[in-house]
This record gives sequence, C-alpha cells and structure tokens, in this order.
Amino acid sequence: MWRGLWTLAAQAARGPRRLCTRRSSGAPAPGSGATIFALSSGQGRCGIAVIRTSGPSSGHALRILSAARDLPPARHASLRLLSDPRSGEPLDRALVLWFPGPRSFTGEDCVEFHVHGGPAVVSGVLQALGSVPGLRPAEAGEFTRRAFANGKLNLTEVEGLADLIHAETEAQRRQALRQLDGELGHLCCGWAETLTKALAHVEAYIDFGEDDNLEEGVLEQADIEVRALEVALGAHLRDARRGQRLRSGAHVVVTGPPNAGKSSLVNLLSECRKPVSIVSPEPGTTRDVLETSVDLAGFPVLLSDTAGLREGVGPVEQEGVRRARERLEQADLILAMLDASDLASPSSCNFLATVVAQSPSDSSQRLLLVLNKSDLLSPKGPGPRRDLPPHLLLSCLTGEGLDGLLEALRKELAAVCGDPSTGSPLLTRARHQHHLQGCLDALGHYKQSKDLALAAEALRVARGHLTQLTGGGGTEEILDIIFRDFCVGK
Ligand SMILES: Nc1nc2c(ncn2[C@@H]2O[C@H](COP(=O)(O)OP(=O)(O)OP(=O)(O)O)[C@@H](O)[C@H]2O)c(=O)[nH]1
Ligand SMILES: [K+]
Ligand SMILES: [Mg+2]
Repeated sequence: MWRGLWTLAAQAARGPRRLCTRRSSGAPAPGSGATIFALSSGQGRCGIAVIRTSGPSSGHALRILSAARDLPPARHASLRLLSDPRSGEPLDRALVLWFPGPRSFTGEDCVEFHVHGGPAVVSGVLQALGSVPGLRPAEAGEFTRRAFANGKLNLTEVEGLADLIHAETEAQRRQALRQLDGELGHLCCGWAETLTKALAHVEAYIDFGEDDNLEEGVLEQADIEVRALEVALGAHLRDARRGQRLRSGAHVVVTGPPNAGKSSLVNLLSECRKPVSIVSPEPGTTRDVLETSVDLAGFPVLLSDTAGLREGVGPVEQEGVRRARERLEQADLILAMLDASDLASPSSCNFLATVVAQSPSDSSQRLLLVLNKSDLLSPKGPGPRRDLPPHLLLSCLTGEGLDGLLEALRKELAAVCGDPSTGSPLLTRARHQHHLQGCLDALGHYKQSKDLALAAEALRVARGHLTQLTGGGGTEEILDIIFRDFCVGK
C-alpha cells in the first residue's frame, strides 16, 4: 500500500541493496534485533498520521528526532518538535508516545509519532527514521509478528486482528473482535487441558497400573473426558462452514422464471452502487451470472443474478440457464422469485414444482420465496394463490415490502453465517477446521487402541492439533501465510 514511502525510507535506511535482501515469503524471522518503523495509519492526506517503531533502538530514535536528552514519561502523550537529524531541519510539531517494553503492543520498546498527516510530513519523518542507525522499514505484518513472537497474541488472536483490519461489515467486525479477544483460543486451551489430564491418567495407569495406591477408575475417567470432548468438537465442526462464510461472504443466488424481476431486485439490493444488471421487459435479458459483493443487513454477501429458468429457447439462453442452475447448486441461500401477477403461467408453475418444492434438498441450503410486482395485484383481488409455501410480498417498483425482505434476509444470513454476537466462537478459517478434525480423528484412534501406549500417543497427537491451532509449535509456513494478510505498519 505504502510502497512509495516504503521505498523512499528503505533507500534512506540502507541504499537500494537492502531491497534485494527482502524475503519474499513474508516478514523476516522475529527477534532479529533490528528496530523497525512504518506508517501505521491509512495512506493519503489526513489530519493525523501515526508512525511507529518497535525494537531496541526506539528510544534512541525518539531522542535523536526530538533532539532531547531525556525520553518523555512512559505512556503519556508529549508534544515535541521533530527535526531531521542529518540537516537539523524542523519536520513537524508532533505528539509522541514512549512505550518501554515489555508493556507495549509488540512487547519491545515502541514509539508512536502522531504527526500531521500531509504526505510531505509523513515521508520526511519516515526518511529521518531511516537515517538513524539500527532502524529499517517494517515488512508487512512485522509488528504483529513480533507481538506473536513475544507472546502478546496467540495465533487465533493474530487472525482475529487481521480480520478486524479487513472487516467490511458489522457482522465481520463483531466476529473478528471476538476472535481477537481470544475466545477461540481460550476454548482450544481448555480442550487441550482436558486432554492433558486424560493423558496424565492414561500414563499413570501405564506406570502404576499394578499399584494398589492408584485411584480406582482412572482409565474410565479418561474415557469419559475424551467422549465429552468428541461431542464438543463434533458440534463445532458441524458449524465450521458458517464462520468461513462470515469471513469470506455467503453465496446468495437470485433465481426464478424470466421477467420475475430478479435483476431489478439485485440492483435494489446493491443500492447506491451503479446498477449491476440490465433490466428490461424482454424475457431472457440476463444470460451470464452477474456477481456483486454487498453488505446485506450487516452480513457480507456475494449476490448472484442469474438467467430466468425456462426450456425450449435458443442456444445462448440455454447456456445461461445451464450456468444459472450450476450457480444455484453452490448457493448458501436461494432467493426464489416469482411474478405475483403471473403465478398461473406455465413457467411459474414449473418453477414452483421444481426449484421451490424440491429445495432445500440438503439441509445446509436455505430458500426464501419472494413474490414480486405486488403493485400489480388489485387491492381488492383474491391475493396470491393459497397453496403457496411461506413467502414474502415485494414490489421492486415501489419498494414496498423491502424492509420485510431485509429483515428475513438478516435472519437467514444469521443462520447461514452464524450470528457473531451470540453462541460459541466460530471457526473462521479452513486451518481451524483442519486441526479440529485432526484432533477428532486422533480421539477416534484413542478409542480403538487396544494398546495403552498407542492410546497415549493418540492423545498426544490430538493435543498437538489444538496447540497448533493457537500457534504453539506452529511452522514457519503457516506463520508466513497468516502474516501475509497484514499491511505494512500492522
Ligand atoms: N410493475 C412492476 N414491474 C416490475 C417490478 N420489478 C420489475 N419489474 C419490471 O419487470 C420487467 C422485468 O424485470 P427484470 O428485472 O429484467 O426481470 P428478470 O427476472 O431479471 O428478467 P430476465 O433476466 O429476463 O429473466 C422489467 O420491465 C421491470 O421494470 C415490480 O415490482 N413491479
Ligand atoms: K427481463
Ligand atoms: Mg434479469
């Protein structure tokens, strides 16, 4: 993001050679002793920009830039005139904060410079920092990586922080904050403790099984604990896709016969943006699947407009219908739409008999039936057919019924994504699911083992998966993948 400033500062720090030694796989290994610096607030012209440093030379850098012999009091904002140490030229009058380690975000000595946000001020301060011996620009995610290395955050908290930075909807923000607060980590730590206890029981039996002093029923106790853990893990795994949907967006697909108003609805839901789809009175207008990312009732959604479903049309529209059906299979939530004033037509009846009546075939897919063009129903008329499944009335033309639809969508999406404000912490990444499944599989081996030594080993494997989930014994590659999500300055 801040490549321009980054490059300038990098050159000031080391000359161009330094750029060639930059590791492509992410942040360098922590604890390398260097003091890093970066712009931590957003780029561009702004009122205040925050530049921070982390590492042993932070205090030295602060003294040099503020031309002061003493450091300001710890964790108090102080006003200082910052100057370029090479030329003595004043750069800005800024608030500075001194956080001596270990009581800082990274656990190392840190400084924050709250400078005026003009690009020239920011680049001047970054260049001045780059000229201080022992300082170099930070890599993406390097501050957080140091915090992790120094035990300030565990791995699931790091992931929560990355998600918080990228959160675009309210539900994503709530979920990320819960993960940053360590809820998933605490849950795993509790489970790992249970396994440690069970392991201790099994090992005690191996060592002292024949001994009269050993409490009765230690093995049975371990079995009971393992069984309870299996149930808890199973429940979380069944939920697994929900957290991932919350992180990357639920698939909502609008489908229905031609001219039901599917494209009109997609345009309505994508609101202030420019219209996504072409709307016209001609049936068969939409052919390709048109996809747009929207915030629906606080949930991240990938909304797809599709071709109207009908048979016996030309090859191009037929291909559109094939694509529509394919997309329908991937939907988390189907918005099935009919023209309320056209329910008796063959295409409406056919759609009701196939898509609506047969769905949701597998229980994870949900469906909302929407009858559009309610404005065309005569107020005194009989209303829509009685034999219809539960449905909502809407008029894309007048907007009537839109609030009701949004409320229904909120409920459906909370079921699809999991409501981040309640319930147990969600598994937001495939990595979480992998380790919980690994743990569950190992518990299965434990139960099957006739040999106690193998049973104990299975418990160790199970516990290993839980520790890896929170970053204990994490391999470099996993760390690289996770920290790559961060921007420079975080
Ligand atoms: N009266 C009325 N007309 C509507 C309403 N919603 C959409 N229309 C009209 O219905 C026609 C079809 O709308 P589209 O949004 O193109 O319908 P579609 O389902 O995407 O159509 P295809 O892509 O051809 O399958 C257009 O002329 C719209 O203006 C509504 O609520 N009331
Ligand atoms: K149309
Ligand atoms: Mg359309």
